[in-house]
Amino acid sequence: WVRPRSPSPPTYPGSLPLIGNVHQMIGDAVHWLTFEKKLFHFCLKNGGIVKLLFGPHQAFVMTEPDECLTIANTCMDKPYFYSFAKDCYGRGLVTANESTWKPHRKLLNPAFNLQVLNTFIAEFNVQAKDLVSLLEPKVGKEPFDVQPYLVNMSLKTVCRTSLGFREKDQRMIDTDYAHATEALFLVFGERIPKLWLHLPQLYNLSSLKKKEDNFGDVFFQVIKNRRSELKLKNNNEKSIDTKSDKFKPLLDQMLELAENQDAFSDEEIREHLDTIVAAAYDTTATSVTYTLVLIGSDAQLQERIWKELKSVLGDEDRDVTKNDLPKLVYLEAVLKESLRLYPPVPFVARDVTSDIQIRNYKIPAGSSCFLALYGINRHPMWGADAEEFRPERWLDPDSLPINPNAFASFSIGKRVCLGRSYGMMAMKTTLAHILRRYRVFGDINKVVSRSDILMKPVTGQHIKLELRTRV
Ligand code: HEM
Repeated sequence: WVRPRSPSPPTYPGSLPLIGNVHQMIGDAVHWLTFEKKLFHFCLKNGGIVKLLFGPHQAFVMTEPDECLTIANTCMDKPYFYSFAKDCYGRGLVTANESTWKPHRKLLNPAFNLQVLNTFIAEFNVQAKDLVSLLEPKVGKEPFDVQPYLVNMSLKTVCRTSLGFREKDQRMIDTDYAHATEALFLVFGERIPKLWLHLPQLYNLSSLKKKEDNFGDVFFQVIKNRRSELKLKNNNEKSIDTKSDKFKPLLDQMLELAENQDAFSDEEIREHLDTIVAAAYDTTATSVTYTLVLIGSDAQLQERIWKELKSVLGDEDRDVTKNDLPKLVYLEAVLKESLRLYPPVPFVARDVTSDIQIRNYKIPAGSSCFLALYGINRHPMWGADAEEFRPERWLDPDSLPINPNAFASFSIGKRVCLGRSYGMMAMKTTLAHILRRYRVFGDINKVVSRSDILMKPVTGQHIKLELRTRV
């Protein structure tokens, strides 16, 4: 029973004295996601704000889009546990405090405008075609786990567009970087519910810290090499063509800003690049994995995509162009619906630095807010079929919620994902190449998901491929 109009929102059931809800969160990554989903559904059913207790620390879980927007734009800083990732990502946009974030976001926004992104499409095509070739040996064979292929491809793509990496540099980044990032995310995810490990003194003695250090070594080696490479590049390329509309990786754009406007230090550039690479590759790989399994679960839907691909791209095996992408309307609807139900980032969190009034509730300074993107995406404003995968809803604006923040997979407010258009373009290009060449078979009902900060399928979520006969 939940008391209405309480001065404090209802507390998530099961809270114990001193430890609060912490005991409910401890477990592996599958358990952690199950807990999150239960929490978000409880929040949706109980008025849209629920209090969660991490020992004495109060966190307010929220699923009302407008209230989430208020918090997102009023409380710009992230809570202290984002600082667990600060050794690696420092003042990168995801972890930066408002004072750094604001000027840096302003400087980086133009690096993600449509004109720049259009110059990346050739690279999206190169990587997608490589992937299609790599998948060839799997055709007609037993089901296999497609996610490592997608992780590898997304990582290559974002390294190329961010760092300008060529083949020879790529080898190290493929394996070491991806493993180190994944391991670090697992460490952060495991540390969050273990309250005692929030104390640096105890954390430094823990086995988790040893794990972080092991993978951290790989990570820092990659960073070290890259920093010297970066310095070399800086020395060699004193005059950069600022007017060129040719492919120009993000690193070059940041070097320009550093040189012309004294905008970033080397260390800041390193932190931004690491943040962007980490923010980009696993999210897009995960979304394409879910989308392929969803498409593989519905033969009719897959045929509709195939027909659209044929009518937009024709029968020849050509690249996807910037003009094709907006025409792939149904593919985009499928991708968005997949992102709605399976958002790779299920929630974002904010630090509350002064008291805020939400309805009749006081959200006190010193607490945190968890904006439940997963919950917002399944809000009743999506209709009675909010829990169903129905891409058609995206084709009819009247069947979509009026509230523009009801689709929250890329977060909401001023700190919305910087790479959302990049991600959509890259994912659509990848899916177009795969689905043009192969028929995919999967079963979304068999997918078990986990949360290691990102929500993703546990390994071994398999798809099967069949070669399409060209018409
Ligand atoms: C399916 C793909 C993606 C999803 C679902 C996604 C989702 C998100 C979300 C939810 C946030 C907010 C994180 C937070 O506040 O804690 C975020 C932030 C961010 N994302 Fe993405 N992202 C995706 C792809 C990308 C790509 C491809 C890039 C870059 C190429 C990127 C770069 C960033 C950056 C830099 C931020 C920090 C923004 C800021 O605070 O100013 N993301 N993303």
